[in-house]
Amino acid sequence: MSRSAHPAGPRHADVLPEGHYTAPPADLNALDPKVWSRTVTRTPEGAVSVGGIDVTRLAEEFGTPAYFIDEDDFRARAQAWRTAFGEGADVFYAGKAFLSRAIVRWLHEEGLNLDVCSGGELSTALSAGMPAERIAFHGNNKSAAEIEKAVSVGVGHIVLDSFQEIVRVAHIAEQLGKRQRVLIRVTVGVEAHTHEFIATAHEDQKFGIALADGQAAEAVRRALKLDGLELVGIHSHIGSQIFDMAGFEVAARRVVSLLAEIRDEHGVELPEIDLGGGLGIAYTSDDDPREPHEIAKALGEIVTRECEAAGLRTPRISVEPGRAIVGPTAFTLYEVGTIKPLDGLRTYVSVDGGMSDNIRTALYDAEYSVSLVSRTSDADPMLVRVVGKHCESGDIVVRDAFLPSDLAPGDLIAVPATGAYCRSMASNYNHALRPPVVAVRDGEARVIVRRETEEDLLRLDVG
Ligand SMILES: Cc1ncc(COP(=O)(O)O)c(C=O)c1O
Ligand SMILES: N[C@@H](CCCC[NH3+])C(=O)O
Repeated sequence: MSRSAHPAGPRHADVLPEGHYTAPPADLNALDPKVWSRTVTRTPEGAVSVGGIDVTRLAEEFGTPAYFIDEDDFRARAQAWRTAFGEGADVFYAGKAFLSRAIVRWLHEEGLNLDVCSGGELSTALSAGMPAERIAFHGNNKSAAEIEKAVSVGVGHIVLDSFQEIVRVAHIAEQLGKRQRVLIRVTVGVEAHTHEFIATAHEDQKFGIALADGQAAEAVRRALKLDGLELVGIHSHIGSQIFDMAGFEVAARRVVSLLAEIRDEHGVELPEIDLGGGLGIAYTSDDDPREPHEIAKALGEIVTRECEAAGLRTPRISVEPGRAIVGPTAFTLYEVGTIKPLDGLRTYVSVDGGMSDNIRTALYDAEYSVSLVSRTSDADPMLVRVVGKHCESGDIVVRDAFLPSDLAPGDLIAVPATGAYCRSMASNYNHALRPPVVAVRDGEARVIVRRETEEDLLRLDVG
């Protein structure tokens, strides 16, 4: 997994340990716009600011650790996806990446739809005013109660994930006197180039119904016979944090050929295809993500071409980006607590959070970058591992990075690109209190998810 290892600054001059690092950046004070949200900048005094507010002020007011989300950046990214796909397509933000009522309102205002995958996400969406018909409900094992709620509130789509679910949703819809619009999720047999745990289109996994050996065609046959279902399309999601468009192109091609098979067998042209989410973002300066307009163009062209070749009307395309919208818009702010230099090896920098607010490094060996944000420094770079305060040696936030060698307890450091799958996967391990999410815009900061308190934890523990 290691990228290139280069000699670092004078403190680690000769041999560097195994790791993921590249050379230290030429200027440790610089903020790479690839990994920081749009309104992040350094103030003349040297601290970093977001939405016009200095992080030292944010830390005083909201404490650390905390996630700060750049509202303008979120809205701009959502809008870029919307505009790139245009009126003939739908963009469903994947709520699993991070969902709160403010996020739902922003999405609604920017004209996006929403993908939810649990009753909890559905309640959040509805309670913040997302119209039910703009919601798609996912999941490989939706409970009867979840299906009942989704059907009765009138969600736009339920994405069927298994043979059992075809029958379950049809039965519940019939009992409620409804006909539910559904898609069938298929696995197209693509190996997405991402971490094994976040690849979802190869066949040996829990999601979806395989295209191979005719299973998806059989699922379509069954769904078309049931009165409670209105089958409107096919869904495919190949994985997450993907940079290479080739996997999406193969998926699109295979989904369109299923549409052609369906037309030939049943005389029905399904009007929709959903190609899922999964577009990668820059976690470090080495990552080069695609822009929404490139993705829209590539997917639109391939679907149109394949449909023309098969003599099909081009279906309405949906996509479900989560990480690509919210990921780059937030950073986590930490205070440095202890510093442990290991001569010739690396320096461990312990912060006041850890794997409870960012499990991705431990879970996927994810890479992040980190910067000193409460001041600038001209000190030499030192190789660091940023770790949390949990009772676990795998409690690593940033595996390998460079920070200035005059770093001291009390300094604030920030990890960018933590908007996706950090707060949403946060835990209470060691009875940690999950950090707040603070939205910052035009010189104003406002808590959109408050910090947990010890009282919250005690309230759950009913003795
Ligand atoms: C069905 C589905 N849609 C959309 C997404 C969102 O993925 P990402 O956040 O990588 O765009 C996921 C998660 O991988 C998913 O499972
Ligand atoms: N949670 C994962 C991605 C899985 C997305 C949901 N299918 C991550 O942090 O990268």
